[in-house]
Amino acid sequence: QVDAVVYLVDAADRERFNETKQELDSLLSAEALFGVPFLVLGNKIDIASALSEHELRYYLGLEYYTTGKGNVDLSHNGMRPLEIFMCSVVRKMGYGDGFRWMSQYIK
Ligand SMILES: Nc1nc2c(ncn2[C@@H]2O[C@H](COP(=O)(O)OP(=O)(O)OP(=O)(O)O)[C@@H](O)[C@H]2O)c(=O)[nH]1
Repeated sequence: QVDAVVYLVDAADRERFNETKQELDSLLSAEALFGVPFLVLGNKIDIASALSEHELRYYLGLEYYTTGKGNVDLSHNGMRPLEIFMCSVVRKMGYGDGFRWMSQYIK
């Protein structure tokens, strides 16, 4: 049983966005993960050329699939919790908000 998926993307590696989009799409459509919350972390924002959150959302094709960062009750509309948070693992920033967001959807 999978409680949640954390998908870490290198937001500074522009050459591999197609690959990461394909991998993400295949996970999102996997039957075994139906309804499972997805936290997408856009890492390496300390690098100046890294994509912004807006750009990453666009490149990953998630514009209509992210569900909101606040305390959003999704229990009645059947949507899979999915959000993007930007972070820098080396600078120890950003991912905490993502994990806190995700924790509200883990039963
Ligand atoms: N600048 C920066 N570097 C990071 C960050 N997080 C991890 N790294 C560095 O990234 C390196 C890991 O390389 P990656 O290429 O991202 O790792 P990977 O996904 O295992 O390898 P690939 O599949 O080849 O991309 C290590 O040297 C880490 O120190 C970050 O937030 N900022």
